[in-house]
Amino acid sequence: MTAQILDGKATAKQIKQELTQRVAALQERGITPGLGTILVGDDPASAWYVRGKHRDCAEVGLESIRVDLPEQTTQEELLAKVRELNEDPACTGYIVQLPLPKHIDQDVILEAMDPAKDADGLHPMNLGRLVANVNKPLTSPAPCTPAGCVELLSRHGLDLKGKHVLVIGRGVTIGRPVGLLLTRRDVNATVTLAHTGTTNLPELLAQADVVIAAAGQAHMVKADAIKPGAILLDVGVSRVDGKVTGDIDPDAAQHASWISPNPGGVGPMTRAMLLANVVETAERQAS
Ligand SMILES: Nc1nc2c(c(=O)[nH]1)N[C@@H](CN(C=O)c1ccc(C(=O)N[C@@H](CCC(=O)O)C(=O)O)cc1)CN2
Repeated sequence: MTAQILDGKATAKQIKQELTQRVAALQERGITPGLGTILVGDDPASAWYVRGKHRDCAEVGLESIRVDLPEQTTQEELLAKVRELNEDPACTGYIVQLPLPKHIDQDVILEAMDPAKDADGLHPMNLGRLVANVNKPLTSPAPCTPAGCVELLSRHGLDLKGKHVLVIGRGVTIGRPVGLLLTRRDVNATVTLAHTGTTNLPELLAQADVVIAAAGQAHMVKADAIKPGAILLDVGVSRVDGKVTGDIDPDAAQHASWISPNPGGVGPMTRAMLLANVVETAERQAS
């Protein structure tokens, strides 16, 4: 068996084409949505992601506002920028690029954002809405990587109803919220959330219909560990000899039915879902 590819690059391209039309429709009504980014420090990967977000905005017709701050920025200085974007009418939504330098408390920053402008869906109010709302369509932004996983699967015609999904990793940007999205009634999957304290990972991997690996441990999911025919989403990122390396050993493709490559899978979907969150916010405000 060789797995079919969950092509994040092609799917993101299609989503961006759809968003371009929705942005044009907003512009016809005199509304030009704008995404803001705040980057603190000079981590090369973060800088690359932020540049990509601004390129994506230009591609679909969104305005963008870029705030780059030095590594030694204090928490108070960062909070002042957050408040500025909260008040800026040109900014429909914005993100604070993560991770932040160690001397800044990420939770304090995320909580200071206006939840109505939280383009990443990481404000506690928006995460809370995700917890509370199981049945109705979501009217608040969902975190981009988890939303990208769900969209990538559904746009490849994969129905997770009744499937056992094993999520590996309990981070607040991916592991925890992806479980909330997958257990909403419109997806109806059964989710197990594994983490570093899990003692029976081999047993769980052998049972799972779908594996979402978001641990950030290079090639930790081996070919012989998975259930034959499983669907594999490779989300974790490590850099091995300077190369982006996922959590899933590429040999696992021989035993899986579908696999998302890394790079080229969930990463491009994360970018597309950020744009979608901004467009949806603008559409909600306009209605
Ligand atoms: N505020 C946020 N910070 C971070 C998030 C996030 O969603 N919001 N996620 C990641 C970084 N990230 C976006 O910010 C991101 C990561 C990866 C990709 C991507 O397209 N990756 C490429 C490969 C890139 C490479 O070669 O280095 C791929 O998978 O094909 C996009 C966005 C952490 N921080």
